[in-house]
Amino acid sequence: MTDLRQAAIDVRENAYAPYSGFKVGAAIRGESGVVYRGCNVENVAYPEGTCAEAGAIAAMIAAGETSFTEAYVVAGSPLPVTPCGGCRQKLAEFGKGDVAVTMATVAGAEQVMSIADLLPGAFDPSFLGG
Ligand SMILES: O=c1ccn([C@H]2C[C@H](O)[C@@H](CO)O2)c(=O)[nH]1
Ligand SMILES: [Zn+2]
Repeated sequence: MTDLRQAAIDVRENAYAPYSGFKVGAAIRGESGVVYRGCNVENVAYPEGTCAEAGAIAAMIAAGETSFTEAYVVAGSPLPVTPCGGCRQKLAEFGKGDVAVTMATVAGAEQVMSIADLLPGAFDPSFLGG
């Protein structure tokens, strides 16, 4: 098992998902090589819940890094979990170049897509120029 998959599997155990029962773990490798982890954190006020990918990105930013080279997301679903729309935009903000996102099941199935494929036509800083 790769270190990234192991990190995602491990942090998924800490997911707080009493409402959906759907635990997700995410791990990203910062450009420095350090691996950052995140899990979903739900709330009784449902829209306040946060995704595993967002948690991993927040951990990276808190540690002082701003880009990652690889991402891995794992869930207990029968098919590999695909990031929600909001997370695709978050991943696009910090993914370095054409970063691969591996989506996986606990059982071991994997699907790999680039961030560009996950979010074609992403809103990016070039639009801010007016
Ligand atoms: O890529 C995904 C998809 C879903 N979830 C979470 C959000 C919610 O807590 C639960 C069910 O949607 O799974 C993630 O963390 N990442
Ligand atoms: Zn999400």
